[in-house]
Order: sequence, then C-alpha cells, then structure tokens
Amino acid sequence: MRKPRNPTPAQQRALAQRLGAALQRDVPLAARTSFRIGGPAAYYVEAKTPEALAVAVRAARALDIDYFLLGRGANILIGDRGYAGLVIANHASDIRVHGTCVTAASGVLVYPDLIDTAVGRGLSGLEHYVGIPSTVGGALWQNLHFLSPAPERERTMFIGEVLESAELLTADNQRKRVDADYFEFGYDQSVLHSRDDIVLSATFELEPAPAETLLRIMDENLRWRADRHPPLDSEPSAGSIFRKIEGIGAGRLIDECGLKGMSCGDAQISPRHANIIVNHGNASAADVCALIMHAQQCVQARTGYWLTPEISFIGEFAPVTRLPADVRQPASTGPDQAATLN
Ligand SMILES: NC(=O)C1=CN([C@@H]2O[C@H](COP(=O)(O)OP(=O)(O)OC[C@H]3O[C@@H](n4cnc5c(N)ncnc54)[C@H](OP(=O)(O)O)[C@@H]3O)[C@@H](O)[C@H]2O)C=CC1
Ligand SMILES: C=C(O[C@H]1[C@H](O)[C@@H](CO)O[C@H](OP(=O)(O)OP(=O)(O)OC[C@H]2O[C@@H](n3ccc(=O)[nH]c3=O)[C@H](O)[C@@H]2O)[C@@H]1NC(C)=O)C(=O)O
Repeated sequence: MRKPRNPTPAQQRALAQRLGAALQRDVPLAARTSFRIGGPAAYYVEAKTPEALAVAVRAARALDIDYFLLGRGANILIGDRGYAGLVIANHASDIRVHGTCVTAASGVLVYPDLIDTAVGRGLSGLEHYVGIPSTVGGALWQNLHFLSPAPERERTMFIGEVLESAELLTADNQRKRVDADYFEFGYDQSVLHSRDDIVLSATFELEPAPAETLLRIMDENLRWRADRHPPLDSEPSAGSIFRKIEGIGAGRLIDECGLKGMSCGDAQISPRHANIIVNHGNASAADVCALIMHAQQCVQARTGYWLTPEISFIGEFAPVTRLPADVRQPASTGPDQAATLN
C-alpha cells in the first residue's frame, strides 16, 4: 500500500466543510484494532449508517484524500507513525430480518450481533463463524471461513455460501446491488481485493434450524478456537499472520523452526499457535514486523517456503529498532519494511 499523504491545507478545509462536526483530528487507533497496536489517524470519522459511510468515502475520493476503511480492525497492522489521511470507521449497525433473510449494514459485527440475531430467529448459516472478530464488510472482503461442524469437520465453510446480495458503493461512486457471484469468492479472497468497491450492506439467505443444533455448533466452535488460539481479550492479535499454505500449514512450518514463544519487545509468536503473534501490552508495529521478517527468513532457510502475510499493513511504519531475542544480524533498518514483507 502507498504511504498515505498528508492532506494539504486546502484539502483539510474542504474535508471539514463536507463532514462537519463528525470530523475528528489525531485520533488514536491502537484501541480500535484487535492487535491494540498502531499510531493515530490524522483525520477520523465514524460512519453510523451506510449513507454516512458513502458520504465519507465520496468526500475523500472527490478531494483526492487518502482514506482507509476501518472495520473491526481484526486483520490489519497499523504502523507506529499512524495514518496521515482520513480513517473512516464503519459503525453502521442496522440489522433487519425478513423471512429467512437477514440484511445487515456493513459495520455490523458478525459476532456477536449478526450471529445472535440470526440464531435468535432459529436461522442457520452464520453460526459457524462464532468467535471470529469481523464486521460484515471485512467478512465479505476476505470471505470469512471456518471448518464445517464437528465431528466430521470435513471441509471449510465460507460466508459467501450464504450471501444473497450486497449493496456497494462502486469505485465510480454509484450505489449498486450485486449478487454473490459478483464477489468471485475464494479462500481469503474476493473481488474487493482488486476493486475499489465499498460494501454498504449485505443480505444473507439462511435456513430454519432447531435452536439446539445452532447452539451446539456455536459451543463446539468456540471450544475449538479456545483450545487452539490465544484468547483475544487477554492476548491481543490479528489472527493468522501468514496466508495458508495448502496441505502444509504456515503455522506448522513456523512451529517446526522452533520459533514458538520467540519475543521482540512485547510482541511474541504465540506459544499456543505459531501463526499468531500476540501483543503482551506495549508491542510496537516495528516489533511485530521484526518477528514477521525473522519467521519468513527462518522458514525459507529451513524449508524453502516463503511465508506471505495475510494481514494488511496500514499507514506509516517506523524503522525496526529491536530484534527478536536470539537474532544477531539486523532484520531491517529502513522505514518502509512493511513493503518488503509481502
Ligand atoms: N478466520 C479467523 O479466525 C479470523 C479471520 N479474520 C478475518 O479478518 C477480517 C476482519 O474484518 P474487519 O476487522 O471488519 O476488517 P479490518 O478492519 O481488519 O479491515 C480489513 C480490510 O477489509 C476491507 N474492508 C473492511 N470493510 C469493508 C467494506 N465495508 N467494504 C469493502 N472492504 C472492506 C478493507 O479493505 P480495503 O483497504 O481494500 O478497503 C480492509 O483493508 C475478516 O475478513 C475475517 O475473516 C480475522 C481474525 C481471525
Ligand atoms: C485464524 C485465521 O484463520 C484460520 C481459521 O480460523 C482456521 C479454521 O478454519 O483454519 C486456518 O487455521 P490453521 O490453524 O489451520 O492454519 P495454519 O496456521 O496454516 O496451520 C495449519 C496446521 O498447522 C499445524 N500447526 C499450527 C500451529 C502450530 O503452532 N503448530 C502446528 O503444527 C496444525 O495442525 C494446523 O492445523 C485459518 N488460518 C489460515 C492461515 O488459513 C485467520 O484467518 O486469522
């Protein structure tokens, strides 16, 4: 991602005029991410409806101001120097049920809000994604996934399977309804990665199911996650750091290199799951980058595989100044190390 530019004084005035009192300055972002890491947003606005989201995105585009759309902040690492442009936080939270369909604004939290609403009406299709932090928009961006129910767990299920349609703000600022095929969903993949479309809302087509079946699946999936992943509330993270390597496992490769438990400052490769880096309090983005680069280098040297980050790197990154505990050579000295990780 290009380093965001500081808006000029003229752009700043025009933005303030368009967004009014909703526009805030120098807003800390760390607490707005699941990693609890990152510097401030120079400009920040919270969109509480899909209409307000469209207004903010259109304003940034019209004024040629760099912007970033922040969902739950669960799949990103924000640089220690923050984001120089406009961060648009998606808090659009409306949910409507009509028959077996549920329509949610893109800022709705998949868990608990969307899942609880669907399950409360006895509707099946979303309960698999219990415990995973994501807004509806983020879920479509990455095609949110989890294993099919126990005991078989024979395949990965994707949220795209139950998507009926979505309303977008397209790259040319049109509001448009599209069906699920439009998204060209894959594993961790959708058309949103390559197009500038913004999801405003989504409609899911679900199926009636007995409450006890839905509650059993949710309970089993929460236990599956609790057994394998560090708990998000006490050990903040961004979930899997590296992309899946089919049939091999990014986590397994890091584990085989003996890197579990390795620390850099307060950042640590989780002793529980090697593909997750946790923040024990005051980890910086630079600390996380140092661990990422170290894992990439170790895994490549030992196995020949190159680990590609799954998370997005947002904003401006400070140089790596601290190194993982047992690394003797500097991993990087430049400010743009995030660009070298991909
Ligand atoms: N399976 C698991 O266990 C876990 C999965 N995750 C995944 O991480 C993601 C977390 O979502 P969330 O926290 O909400 O997202 P984030 O705030 O982390 O943003 C991630 C990206 O999603 C895109 N995005 C967010 N909202 C929208 C929208 N309304 N329209 C278009 N693009 C959007 C943005 O892309 P852009 O910059 O291109 O606009 C952004 O870069 C989910 O996809 C989830 O599947 C996370 C943790 C664990
Ligand atoms: C956590 C995420 O998604 C998760 C998703 O929740 C679950 C369930 O569907 O499947 C994937 O985890 P995963 O644990 O199977 O992924 P990997 O990190 O590639 O591990 C693969 C395999 O390696 C082994 N493994 C993993 C960690 C470890 O420390 N040691 C080890 O040996 C395990 O057997 C594991 O099953 C997703 N991760 C990726 C990178 O695809 C996320 O996207 O943030």
